[in-house]
Amino acid sequence: MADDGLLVNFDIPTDAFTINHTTFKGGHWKDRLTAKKAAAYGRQKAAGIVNFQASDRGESDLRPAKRQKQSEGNHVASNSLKREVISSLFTYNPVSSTKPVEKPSNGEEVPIEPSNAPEADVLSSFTGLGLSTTLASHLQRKLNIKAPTAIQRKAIQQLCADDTDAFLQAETGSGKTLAYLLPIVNRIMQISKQMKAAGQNFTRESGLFAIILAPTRELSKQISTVLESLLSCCPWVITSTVIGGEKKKSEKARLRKGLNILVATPGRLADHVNSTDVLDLGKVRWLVLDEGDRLMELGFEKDLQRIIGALNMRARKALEPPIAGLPEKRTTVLCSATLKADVEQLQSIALKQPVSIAVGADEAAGNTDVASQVQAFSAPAQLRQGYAIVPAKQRLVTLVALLKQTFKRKGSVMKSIVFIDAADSVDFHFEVLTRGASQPTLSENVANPAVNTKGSEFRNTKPSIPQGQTIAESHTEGRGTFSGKDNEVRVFRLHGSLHQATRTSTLKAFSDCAQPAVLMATDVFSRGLDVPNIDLVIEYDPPASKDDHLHRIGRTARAGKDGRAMVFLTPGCEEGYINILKEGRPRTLTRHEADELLKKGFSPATGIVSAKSWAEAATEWQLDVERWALEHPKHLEQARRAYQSHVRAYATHVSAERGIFDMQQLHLGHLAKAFALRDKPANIGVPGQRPGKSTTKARPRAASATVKRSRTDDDADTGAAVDEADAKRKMREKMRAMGGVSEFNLG
Ligand SMILES: Nc1ncnc2c1ncn2[C@@H]1O[C@H](COP(=O)(O)OP(=O)(O)OP(=O)(O)O)[C@@H](O)[C@H]1O
Repeated sequence: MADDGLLVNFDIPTDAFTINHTTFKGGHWKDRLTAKKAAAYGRQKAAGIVNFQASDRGESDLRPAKRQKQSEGNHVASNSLKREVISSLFTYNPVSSTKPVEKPSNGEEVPIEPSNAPEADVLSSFTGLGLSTTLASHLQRKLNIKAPTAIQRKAIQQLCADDTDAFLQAETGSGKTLAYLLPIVNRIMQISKQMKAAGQNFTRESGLFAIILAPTRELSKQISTVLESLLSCCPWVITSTVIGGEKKKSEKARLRKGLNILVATPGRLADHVNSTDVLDLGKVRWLVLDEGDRLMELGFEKDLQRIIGALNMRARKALEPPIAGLPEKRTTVLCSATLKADVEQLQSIALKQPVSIAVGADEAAGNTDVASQVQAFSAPAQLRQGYAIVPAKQRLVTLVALLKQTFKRKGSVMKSIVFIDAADSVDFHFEVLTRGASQPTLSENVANPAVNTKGSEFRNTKPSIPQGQTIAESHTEGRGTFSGKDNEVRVFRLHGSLHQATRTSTLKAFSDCAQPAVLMATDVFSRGLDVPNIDLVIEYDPPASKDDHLHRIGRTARAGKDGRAMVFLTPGCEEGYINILKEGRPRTLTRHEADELLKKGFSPATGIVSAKSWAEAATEWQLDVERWALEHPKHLEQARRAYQSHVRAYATHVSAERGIFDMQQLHLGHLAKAFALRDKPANIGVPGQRPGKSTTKARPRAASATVKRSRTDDDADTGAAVDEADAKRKMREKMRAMGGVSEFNLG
């Protein structure tokens, strides 16, 4: 620790560094001598000194020694001649403005009835709802799906019998995909039967009958996989995808061969509508807009208009010869867990007098009005929510403490997702959490899936990089440095700036990983993705909107399973977010303090044998990361980029929440420490941008935002509506404001 000039674990009077000679009393003589020497050294070097107590002292004892003024010439980075700031994790942190109102947990968890589980009622068998016995028994035998969920019961009944447009809204993880796919497959199977009865042959060339649109390629692929598993009971019905990421020529070839159900991203389909003559939309009778509100947020409105316009135009032409059993009109279904903001706009583009098929609190109360029903949404009841009040400086170290604690015991938690607001920041945190550990490459894992499940067997052979990938890109998996003693944890990273092949294989590797794993990801993976065994969602950066919050935490507690979620908030105005969390009416909302998490994560029992206290261990870990960043220019640059991207992203919270996530209240100096930076905020430049992108992605604003960035399927990362210039301006203002008195302008 000498190189940091820090003195830890000594009880030093608060004025120890403001007088010339300090008398140290009590304790062992050796400790007194070391403290004396260190104090003298500290005076000479004018170092930042931490005043930690033994771990058994109370929180109030942890108050800081007076911060030492830093004199010129000290903490000078040898290469840049810029002044370094080494601040303590435990000093000058703002104090929480809210009092815990929730009862402290006594450790016992009361069971909560899941709200998105399949119904136990025997009456709600699939055949009773209108599905054919072939499809129902296929569900039971091959897919192990025995009873429908509430939304499936309602949707199957409605969509099997009627051709009215519909809003489909239910909690995350409630089985909405099957809720719209099952009636469509059932009806297409009926058409094939009726065609046969009428002497017609049902083939892949009979026509394209259904289109499902989803905002991202990952989600489209997932839907396509579920659809394929359903269609294995009627292999004559053919499905395919057009989602980009491959040559348009091969997509065209597939369209030319003929297919009956198409899963697509809007941008790519709109492209084919314009340029692919063989794409015949005249027989399309079902159109599903999955994550409909997200499609609008991402700026796909024009693409949707083009697709729907083409569908309307071609539907007017009479079919020659007519197809037996084909409905007269098209049914459009709009589906999401949150259909609030864009519902009217979407309705005007896509739907005619829709019915609402919803499952939620208001629906249960008998509210049948479409407009008000679509505003009612909440998280699954069994999802245990929480928030952690963490000062900006302690964010990184608290995240690690939480992960250490979470994965301390084998089998307690299988998988976790950590949501981070910008691609650069995901990259940086991935490096921090896997630093020093051997880094198997994705290509190795993909090439040898058997190895993937046994972390200890990863070999360091020369990777074969998939075409179009850089070596840096292929490195998306590593061993978590926070792994438990007997519980190795794999860490993955994902964001929209990665090459598509990397995104696909990393998601698959995370999904298939049989050992505990953490995925660090941007919001591109918050919608719709269904990865088994996610037990914990950590919103390390708060979401850009409350809708995003519901989708993020909805990656856990799916189909009746348990799950936990925690959002990090800094003390001060961000605590206003607690009220927003309460709006979702969570059954449990537990408050956590940073000290409590640090204590659990960094107590000596977690394997840091040399540590005398959790505070010392936490400080050692933090300083180690800071040194690591300083010693490696690549990582330092990464940290700086991550920091700036985070600040930019912070400016893009929806306008209704900007009072809570207030740029003016953001302490840039403290924040820098959470990115392992010792620079003064004003000195943190961005040395070059992400190759191939003008800037790191920031998050989307609400649909009501006036500035929208048009997006393509290739670029569907964290959303549209990024007012980059506005964010930069705010940051500059903030930097200027920070030029006054601050912890980092001393000396
Ligand atoms: N009837 C059922 N019985 C058991 N499991 C089911 C049933 N229906 C769906 N599931 C499972 O529930 C999980 C969640 O389904 P799905 O992804 O369709 O949820 P969703 O409502 O679309 O969620 P989101 O809003 O997050 O997109 C999937 O793993 C699916 O296989």
